[in-house]
Amino acid sequence: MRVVISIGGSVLAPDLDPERVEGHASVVEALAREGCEIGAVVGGGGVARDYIGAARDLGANEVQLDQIGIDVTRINARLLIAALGPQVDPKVAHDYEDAGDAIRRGDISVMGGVMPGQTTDAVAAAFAEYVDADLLVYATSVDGVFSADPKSDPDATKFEEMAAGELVDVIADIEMSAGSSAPVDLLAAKLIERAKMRTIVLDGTDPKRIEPAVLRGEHSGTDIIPEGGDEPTYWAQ
Ligand SMILES: Nc1ncnc2c1ncn2[C@@H]1O[C@H](COP(=O)(O)OP(=O)(O)OP(=O)(O)O)[C@@H](O)[C@H]1O
Ligand SMILES: O=c1ccn([C@@H]2O[C@H](COP(=O)(O)O)[C@@H](O)[C@H]2O)c(=O)[nH]1
Repeated sequence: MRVVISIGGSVLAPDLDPERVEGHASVVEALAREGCEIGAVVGGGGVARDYIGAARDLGANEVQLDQIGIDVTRINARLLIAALGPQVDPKVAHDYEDAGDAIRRGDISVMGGVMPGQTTDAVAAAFAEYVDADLLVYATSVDGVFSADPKSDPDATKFEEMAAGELVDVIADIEMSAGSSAPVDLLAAKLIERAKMRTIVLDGTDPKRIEPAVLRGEHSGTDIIPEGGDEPTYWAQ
């Protein structure tokens, strides 16, 4: 089974805690031991937002702000690489071909951002499509996709499952400026829809939640059901 895991920066590195990063690396390694081929994409989190906020006050434009965000995602990717064992490609992959080559060699490949105008959510979706992944997992700071932002709307309800087209509709109005927050960004949602990619959005603050989701489909987040895609198959069955 080939799986791409998107690890939000707010989940991997809300602060610089080596034990937390080690926890995420352990889950990735455990999945690799189960025989999964893994691509990981790491976000920028609060540190990226702090830099973006400061540079915005200094007058940087949105593309310059995105470039700052990309730099932070790549630093976070280096943190994850530092915690992974010898099976990881030590380079942060800057494009899908390099990342795909590493996976085909049997390495775990880690990416951060690649280009302005999107977030690492879109990187993960494109990476998953490029390597024909069986599953794409978003380990984010919220336990799934809600009808509205649960941080600002107490009446927001969680989708246990939804079609990729519904995901596009729910997040269409979320702003796309550098450093914005969304469980999955709009471009990622469109790529998931196009690729008919089986996708899970879950709370990754405890990385142990990722392993049962990948191996057995057990999680409390949101399943994005591909329209016209294959039935899900689980590695452990
Ligand atoms: N409809 C929605 N459903 C769920 N979460 C939403 C929704 N709309 C906005 N959000 C916000 O999206 C946030 C999740 O994305 P966020 O970008 O903060 O974290 P991440 O995925 O860990 O990535 P990173 O921190 O690297 O940007 C949540 O904190 C939540 O407040
Ligand atoms: O391909 C990419 C990835 C990221 N960015 C910019 O970085 C920040 C932080 O990334 P997150 O995935 O949200 O953690 C993002 O808001 C963008 O501003 C990018 O431009 N391109």
